Amino acid sequence: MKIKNICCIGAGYVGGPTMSVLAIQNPDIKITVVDINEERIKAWNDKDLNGLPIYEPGLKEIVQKARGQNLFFSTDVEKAIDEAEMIFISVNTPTKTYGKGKGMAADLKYIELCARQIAKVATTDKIVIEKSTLPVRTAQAIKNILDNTGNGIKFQILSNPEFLAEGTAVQDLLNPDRVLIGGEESDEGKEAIDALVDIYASWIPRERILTTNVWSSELSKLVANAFLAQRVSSINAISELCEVTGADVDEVSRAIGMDSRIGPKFLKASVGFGGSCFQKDILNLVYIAKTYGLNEVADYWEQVIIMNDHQKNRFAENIVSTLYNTVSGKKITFLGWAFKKDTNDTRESAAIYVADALLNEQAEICVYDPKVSQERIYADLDYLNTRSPEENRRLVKVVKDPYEACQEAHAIAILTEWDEFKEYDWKRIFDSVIKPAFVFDGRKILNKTTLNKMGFEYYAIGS
Ligand SMILES: NC(=O)c1ccc[n+]([C@@H]2O[C@H](COP(=O)([O-])OP(=O)(O)OC[C@H]3O[C@@H](n4cnc5c(N)ncnc54)[C@H](O)[C@@H]3O)[C@@H](O)[C@H]2O)c1
Ligand SMILES: O=c1ccn([C@@H]2O[C@H](COP(=O)(O)OP(=O)(O)O[C@H]3O[C@H](CO)[C@@H](O)[C@H](O)[C@H]3O)[C@@H](O)[C@H]2O)c(=O)[nH]1
Repeated sequence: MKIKNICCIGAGYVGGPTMSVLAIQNPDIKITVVDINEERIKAWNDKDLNGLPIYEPGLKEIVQKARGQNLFFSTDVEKAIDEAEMIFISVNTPTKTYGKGKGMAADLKYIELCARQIAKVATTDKIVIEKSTLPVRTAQAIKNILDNTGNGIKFQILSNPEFLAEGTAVQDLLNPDRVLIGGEESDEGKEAIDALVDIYASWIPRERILTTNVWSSELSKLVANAFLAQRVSSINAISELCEVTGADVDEVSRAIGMDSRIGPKFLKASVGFGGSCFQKDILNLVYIAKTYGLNEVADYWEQVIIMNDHQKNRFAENIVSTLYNTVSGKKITFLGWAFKKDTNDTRESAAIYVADALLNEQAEICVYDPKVSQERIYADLDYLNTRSPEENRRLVKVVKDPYEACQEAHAIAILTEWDEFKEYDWKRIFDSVIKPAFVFDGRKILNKTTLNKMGFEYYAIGS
């Protein structure tokens, strides 16, 4: 089966970049990315491309090449569904904030809405693809909705989870470790799998395209994120031990990472992992295990989150205790707000929680981040509901110049590992801050010896 027309529902961090790369690699396929968020679609259609809704290195160039050729962004969801032979569902699946499973389970209301809309609109057979991260066995629910329309249309459901990481999305999409496709074991299922394999095979070697049953594919996505986050929590647990014993966590990471069975990646100690996926997906895994009565399995994975919360808290506590047990009325400068470098995404960023803890101690925070807007920072703090929006705006200032941000600061905290932070004129910063000059490096990116020589009191996670 040769696919000519694809629709992707959800023009977010996954839908946008994924479909852009799919489009440049498959110029013969028309791809329409749709969203109910008009502002987002308008931004994807921004003429000079500087207003694209997400920042990813290399994305602008790809959108420029494909948009208007075979890649389109639109709010006309129904038309795009009707025209497509293949529909990717790439909508958000956040943690539930209400009812059964509140704070743990994935909220599938957007997924169900998509399924119902496809069922309502479709007039021809479709392959429906789960691109969003979903609890294992969600395909069954989607199938039930689609198969009960009574209009005789046939649907095949595939699971094709996305493994891109933000900040490297384009590279990850162009050169993925693997692509995972789960489908039904029937003839129709195999035909649908083959159709999707063909699309990826236009740029990815076949041996990296893995096909499994639907449940393995759905579960593997949650498990991959759980394993990755577990490594970060493991090294973060060790970072605390390093701080009290005189060991250095980077040296420990290097020493263990050279064991080929352990491997060197994802062993960088930090102020805690953030991002929209790790916490949400582990909580989801924990919830699923609990649902099946597997309490030991649930407890085991929950510890990854507990450790991560501890890491954020202790970073904030260390700032307070080092600044003579009070930060009340003191200016603390945050370098970085994004959850990692090279992205403007701040979802679940450690910076939000560290800021909240310091604001509870009446600190005054000044933030500089090269890609995150002032509105985003205030929205993140307001969302916590810890204090009034007016109070957040009174206590937190956002500036566009790092040197201005650091001026007259009682302490500087590094929350994101942006490369530019390493290049700053730290002597100039030293001269402009209140003494003693404290730096709390939550990413361990600066050189302790150099900073000490300048006169800074430098504290880094894990040393
Ligand atoms: N962000 C990542 O790096 C990443 C990586 C891999 C997988 N995932 C998973 O992919 C999914 C999407 O994540 P995201 O970060 O792109 O989310 P996002 O919030 O950036 O984008 C989702 C988009 O879907 C739209 N939407 C919701 N319901 C809709 C509907 N009924 N019709 C049309 N549009 C609708 C929203 O308006 C939003 O723009 C999630 O399940 C996530 O776990 C995310
Ligand atoms: O050694 C490390 C590696 C990462 N992190 C932190 O962990 C978080 C997540 O980083 P990363 O995984 O690189 O970014 P994400 O965009 O969240 O990507 C993860 O989540 C995506 C969404 O499911 C998956 O697709 C990706 O494969 C998976 O890496 C960030 O706060 C990082 O700073 C560390 O602290 N130390």
